[in-house]
Amino acid sequence: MMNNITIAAVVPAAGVGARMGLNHPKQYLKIGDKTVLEHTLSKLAKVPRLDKIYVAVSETDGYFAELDLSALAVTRVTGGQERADSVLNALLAMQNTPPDWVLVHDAARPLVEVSDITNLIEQCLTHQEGGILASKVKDTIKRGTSHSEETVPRETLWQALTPQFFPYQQLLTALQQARQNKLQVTDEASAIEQAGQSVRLVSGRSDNIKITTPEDYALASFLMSQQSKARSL
Ligand SMILES: Nc1ccn([C@@H]2O[C@H](COP(=O)(O)OP(=O)(O)OP(=O)(O)O)[C@@H](O)[C@H]2O)c(=O)n1
Ligand SMILES: C[C@](O)(CO)[C@H](O)COP(=O)(O)O
Repeated sequence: MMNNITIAAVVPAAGVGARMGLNHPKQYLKIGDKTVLEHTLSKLAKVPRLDKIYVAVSETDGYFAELDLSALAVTRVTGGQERADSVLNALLAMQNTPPDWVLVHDAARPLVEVSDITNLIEQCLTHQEGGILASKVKDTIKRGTSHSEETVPRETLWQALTPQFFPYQQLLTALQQARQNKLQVTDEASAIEQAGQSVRLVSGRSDNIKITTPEDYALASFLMSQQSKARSL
């Protein structure tokens, strides 16, 4: 039964990358011979169970059309003001041919391991419950300001990653409700929680980093070179 379910991927790639401080979006930074977005799409293309990939791109994006994505069956959709808007736009774009489940993965996370993605899919399908890749917090966590702080117990703290994987209709409804209630959600799981539903945490590699600031780009470039070396062994 589970083998004939359909899964679509959504790649939010419509951000401006303000925290990177460049004059062009970070998803088009090069790592080796490919852009960050191309690396991310090539990882998703290796996931056997993905039937279709939708990429949410800014209306004013002048870079996407220059990419050579002919080998990948990707569909461009228009992104929105916030990440959640970009994801919702992509879900609305597939309403006429809705998948059973949808997997949302940041364009800015090119280091994700395919094995982590397939594990997330299998865990969620086995338990028939949406979930996200997450990594257990490793540092001591503080809450506070520059002049007063307190330590937060970290035993149950996780850092949310992507992909985040949910039944299509469940996620569409949750994001529409979040928008109607003017709730700022920074990931899909937040919207699902706001709708009162549960989310599985599936442990994933902590080097599945989101390229956000210049130091992340330097680290991602090094980690990507290590991944390439490991593949060539
Ligand atoms: N309106 C938006 C904002 C973000 N994203 C995407 O969501 C992912 C994670 O968002 P983030 O790292 O915050 O990217 P930016 O919004 O571009 O970064 P910044 O907040 O520094 O501007 C990125 O792949 C980004 O392209 C999107 O599709 N649509
Ligand atoms: C979705 C996400 O990557 C999970 O950690 C994160 O919430 C994106 O946040 P951003 O502010 O849009 O980068």
